[in-house]
Amino acid sequence: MMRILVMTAVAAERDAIQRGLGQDSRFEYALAGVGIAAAAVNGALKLAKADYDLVIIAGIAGGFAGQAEVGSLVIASEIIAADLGVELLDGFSSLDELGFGSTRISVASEAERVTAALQAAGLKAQAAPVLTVATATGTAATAAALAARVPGAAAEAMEGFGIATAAQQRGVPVLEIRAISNAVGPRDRDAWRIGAALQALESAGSVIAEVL
Ligand SMILES: O=C(O)c1cccc(C(=O)CC[C@H]2O[C@@H](n3cnc4c(=O)[nH]cnc43)[C@H](O)[C@@H]2O)c1
Repeated sequence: MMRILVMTAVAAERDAIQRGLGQDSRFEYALAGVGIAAAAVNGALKLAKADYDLVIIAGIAGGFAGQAEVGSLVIASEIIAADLGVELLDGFSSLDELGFGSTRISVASEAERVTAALQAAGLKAQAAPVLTVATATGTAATAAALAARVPGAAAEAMEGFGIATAAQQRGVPVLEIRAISNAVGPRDRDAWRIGAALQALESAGSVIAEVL
């Protein structure tokens, strides 16, 4: 039997995906906390305690304009630490470009099958790069800079790369599934549709339980 670790930043996200996945003993749950540092540490601690076959990072996220609308789902085709590098007077240089490592982590082969199953179930879902940022975007300028830095990026959140780094170091494949609660850009907390995003996450869970 597969042993699958599902990590979310907060309890509301865990509860939503757990409702969808249902009573299925293949899935175990852990909270990552908010942000890349907490997520990396909590991911590493959890992964050191047991052997998992797969890690699913799940939660809500910001969606890039024209790429992912509120209430839709983004399945990471790649998990990218989009602000890990140095700011330059005329741009940004990533850790990769500096020769200090990689800011990109590949996802499990199941990503394509999961995306297809979500679409077949009638959910609005797509596979695209998901960015991990240390600071949630709050201006149109930053949103545009990130979109230009990673063409095709559909979502940004704050934990994926941390958990994925811990998983990668233990050789465990990862999936990241994000439900869009808000647009990436000028901060407007009143416009966040957390309920719709959590509902999408729950719906995704019931499909994922069938397809994995
Ligand atoms: O207030 C609530 O009820 C509630 C329920 C579930 C989750 C939250 C969060 O605030 C989770 C924070 C979490 O969300 C990700 N996120 C969402 N939108 C963005 C964004 O535009 N940019 C970056 N991250 C975003 C992120 O992963 C945070 O950890 C509240």
